[in-house]
Amino acid sequence: MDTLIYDGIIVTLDERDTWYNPGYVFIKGNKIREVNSGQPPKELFSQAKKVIKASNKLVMPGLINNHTHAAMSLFRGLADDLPLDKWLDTYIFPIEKAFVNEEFTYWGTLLAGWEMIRSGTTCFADGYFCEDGAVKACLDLGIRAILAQGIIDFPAPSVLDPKKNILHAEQFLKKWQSVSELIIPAVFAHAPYTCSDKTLKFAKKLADDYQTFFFIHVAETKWEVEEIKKIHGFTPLTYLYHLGILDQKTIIVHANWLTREEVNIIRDTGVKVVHCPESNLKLASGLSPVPELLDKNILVALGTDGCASNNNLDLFQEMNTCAKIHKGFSLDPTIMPAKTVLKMATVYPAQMFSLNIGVLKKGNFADLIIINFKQPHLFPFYNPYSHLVYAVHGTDIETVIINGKIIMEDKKLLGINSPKIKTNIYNLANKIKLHLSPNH
Ligand SMILES: CSC[C@H]1O[C@@H](n2cnc3c(O)ncnc32)[C@H](O)[C@@H]1O
Ligand SMILES: [Zn+2]
Repeated sequence: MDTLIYDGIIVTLDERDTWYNPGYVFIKGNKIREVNSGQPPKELFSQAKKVIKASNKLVMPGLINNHTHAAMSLFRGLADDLPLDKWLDTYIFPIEKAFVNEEFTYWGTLLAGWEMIRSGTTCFADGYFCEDGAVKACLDLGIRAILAQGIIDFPAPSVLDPKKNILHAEQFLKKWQSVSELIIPAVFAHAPYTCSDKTLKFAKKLADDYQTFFFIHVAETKWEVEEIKKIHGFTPLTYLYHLGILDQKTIIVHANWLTREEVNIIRDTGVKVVHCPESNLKLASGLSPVPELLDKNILVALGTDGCASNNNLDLFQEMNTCAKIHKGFSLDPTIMPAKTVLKMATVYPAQMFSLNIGVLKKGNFADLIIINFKQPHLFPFYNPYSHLVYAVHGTDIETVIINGKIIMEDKKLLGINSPKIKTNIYNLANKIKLHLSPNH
């Protein structure tokens, strides 16, 4: 469907950071055909099947959530106020063992996708078990996603024999590699402390064989650094470097505890980094040296992490936290300006995944969002970047378009059966509640 959006504040995030007020966007099929200032020429009104008047609204590229475990939305609020090791070992791994299967991942990802779309996310990168369920949920929602099958060296949901984890991931890649232009299947090795060197090398080779992305949680906590040093004689990132698995298609998540040499390794190997400030704050894991990474031209993108450690998937909130935490930590208010943080959720991830999204320009896929700016907390309006990072809430998003298709209009998700999703989520949550001890 061809769509014309006009009379809005248009934030393009192009190379020159152009924004128009007023301006218009014309979408033809699944791509952006024209972005310009002023009012559109008359013929665009007659060409468009759908016309959206965006007065007092801001139009921008959809946000990209670069790290989550979508299905963990079903574990939201189940284990709070704990350090990572206790959180994983005492609560998360056991509950995953008891409950995660393809059906769980399907409903959990539907719930997460619903939350993400409502708060302006049009693409996300996921790592979890039984990812077939995640693919099916994303196809049902119409959301763009990089979906990575999890690999870990102990019995995991649907892969009870860890010797079969690589084979299982390969079946996943084979099944989904060219099924939809919205889905990129990928590989997620859990961490250096849960995967052997052999598993890590095989997992990376598998990703390479299928020319896809290899994700891994790295250097998240001080404990991990000490543990890997004790076992392998290197700090985590250096250890991965010696395994030969760091390159441009490797995406490291967290990267909180890095030495100066490791920052140089990241730069020299072309590795990309995902920063998850809210999860890192909540688990008290540490803080990635993002300003230093960006100074070295390393691509850094923003992620929420899963709902059991965040506990939401609102990237507007994540941007706000990201901009402030680095200022507070460095005692420098000029660090991490709003525009840079916004690019960590749009332009940089698009580059990271070589996707033609993240910028409103001719030829890019039409993934965009419309935000209602006629609200007390957004008056007055001087600077779009300031509002988008420091004032907008995820709940302000009105309309979401992905791949040229209207997915949400006036805050209503089209094409999903929300009562059916709610019933299934309640049923699963009730089973989880029964499983937890009474004094949990
Ligand atoms: C193969 S990835 C899925 C696996 O990762 C677990 N997980 C979720 N968040 C974190 C985190 O911040 N650090 C380490 N592991 C994490 C999740 O529960 C799954 O078991
Ligand atoms: Zn994670």
